[in-house]
Amino acid sequence: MIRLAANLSMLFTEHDFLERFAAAADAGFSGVEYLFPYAYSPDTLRSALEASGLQQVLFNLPPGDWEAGERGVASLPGREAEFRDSVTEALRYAVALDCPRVHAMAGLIPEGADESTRQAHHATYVANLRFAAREAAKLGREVLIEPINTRDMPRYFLSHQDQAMAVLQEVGEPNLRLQFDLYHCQIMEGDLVRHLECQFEHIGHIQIAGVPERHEPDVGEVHYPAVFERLKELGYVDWVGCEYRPAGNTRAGLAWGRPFGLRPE
Ligand SMILES: O=C(O)C(=O)CO
Repeated sequence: MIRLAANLSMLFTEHDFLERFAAAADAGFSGVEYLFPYAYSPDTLRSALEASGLQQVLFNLPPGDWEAGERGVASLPGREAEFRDSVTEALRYAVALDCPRVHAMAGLIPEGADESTRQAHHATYVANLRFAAREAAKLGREVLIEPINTRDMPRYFLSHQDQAMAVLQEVGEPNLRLQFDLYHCQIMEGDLVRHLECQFEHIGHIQIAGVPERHEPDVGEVHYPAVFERLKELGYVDWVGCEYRPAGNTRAGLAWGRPFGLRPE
């Protein structure tokens, strides 16, 4: 069955981070994801997971200098050593938190990049992802890549589904899989159900949000009941990450998730 994970980087932000685990469990979520665990020790996070009875389902590799605007280093020529270190650190946390998969953010392409620059980013990306997947495979983990819309993240290197599928094929490692964020796909391409059908065997994780405001899934232009129905027909039995900014009261905004076990007040 489809299980919902609360994205603690966006949900329950009225609480300090470590209190969000209990809030998510109280609301009926059975897993959590968030951007980065690195501000806390693995032991601290494992205690929060155990106390709340939640599973850790995803987090990101260290992204470079996030505050300075960097959004990952996986495709950045010259940052290969940093990327390899980020893989080691992320896998250390993944093992400690029993987290099955980690997301390698691609990074930004320079303003006005020419074709040779794009090719250099692509070659770096493929080589880095192959390394990451092989290291992760030694520990029974998956590495994910996610096309991200360029309205929210201008110049993000991976922005379309066909680009992601070409990278997955070129890297050729079975544990390198797709993080399919329906919010991003709707903004960039639409045609959600057909993309789900065509790419289904490569999907390692799904994320949802309303479009265009990135609020609750039932706020906006995407009719998620139809998407979930198709996912069930396709046999999707993994996690769906709820990566959205609540429009109002977090708990009241959970009514959409009642069919999946969420407990709105
Ligand atoms: O920005 C997003 O949608 C992400 O999932 C980053 O990991």
